[in-house]
Amino acid sequence: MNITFIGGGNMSSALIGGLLQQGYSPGQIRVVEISAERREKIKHAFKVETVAELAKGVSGSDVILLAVKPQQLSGVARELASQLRNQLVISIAAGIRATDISRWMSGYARVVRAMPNTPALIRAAVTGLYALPGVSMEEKHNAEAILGAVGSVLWCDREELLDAVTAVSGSGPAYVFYFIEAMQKAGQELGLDASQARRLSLATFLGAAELANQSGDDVATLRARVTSQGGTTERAIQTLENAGVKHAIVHAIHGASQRSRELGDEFGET
Ligand SMILES: NC(=O)C1=CN([C@@H]2O[C@H](COP(=O)(O)OP(=O)(O)OC[C@H]3O[C@@H](n4cnc5c(N)ncnc54)[C@H](O)[C@@H]3O)[C@@H](O)[C@H]2O)C=CC1
Ligand SMILES: O=C(O)[C@@H]1CCC=N1
Repeated sequence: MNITFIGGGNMSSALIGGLLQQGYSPGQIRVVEISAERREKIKHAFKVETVAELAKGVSGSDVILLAVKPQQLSGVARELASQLRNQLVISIAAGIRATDISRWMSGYARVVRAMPNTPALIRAAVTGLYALPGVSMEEKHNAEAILGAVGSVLWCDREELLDAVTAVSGSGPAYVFYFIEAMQKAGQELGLDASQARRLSLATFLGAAELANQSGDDVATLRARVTSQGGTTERAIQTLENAGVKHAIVHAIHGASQRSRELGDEFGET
């Protein structure tokens, strides 16, 4: 399968890095990128072909992966319309609805909307997928194979759910990094050096996430087991509760989902 990425930014780099680690060859991947500086960076990092012109980039490719900003997508999709020869089109743009992308490409039906996340770089992404009704089973398998090469995938049967996926897991790594930043800061304030604070914070995140993943118990139960009555965890959790941190996190994720819908409204037509 030959894949052309349109847009060679952060997310394309994460996906290309993951695909190459998975065994794809650089010869199967091409990148259309308008910035000469980005083209050089991509070529240098991954040894894949990079081009400036869309038509040249998509010729001979089986899958076109749209990875430009939501604001840039309609222009790209309209330009792409005349270049389509049965390729599968996958968009990873936040918010932009597959129905709008199809409309911009003169009703082209082979469109999958995907929402991966940056752990794709180490093949630990999770990606939500939604396919327009015109996408065949085989094309769905191809979309799964590409996004599945960089982690796990989850199909959604309604497009609105992609806004929830975007808010929870698309943006999610940033929430986790934010929490880790806070843990590291506290650790250093308490006298650990930067490397000790980093190691303890990261190992705790990895260990707790893996425990939750492997355990048959829900996370509230696992949390209760850490929280001894009258102990240290109880004091910390009480402080978080008093400060409304859980409420703020829930509110923040609702906000991200709302923003995803707004992007669809602002830059789409439905
Ligand atoms: N960064 C993230 O964690 C995630 C991002 N996304 C989505 O992925 C898309 C890309 O995001 P990033 O990679 O973070 O953005 P980015 O800004 O790093 O990359 C976009 C790239 O597209 C290029 N570009 C713009 N117009 C172009 C055109 N007409 N033809 C070819 N290239 C063009 C830009 O020069 C830039 O290098 C966005 O739509 C975003 O919503 C999806 C999941 C996660
Ligand atoms: O912040 C954004 O809009 C993109 C989509 C999900 C992660 N980054």
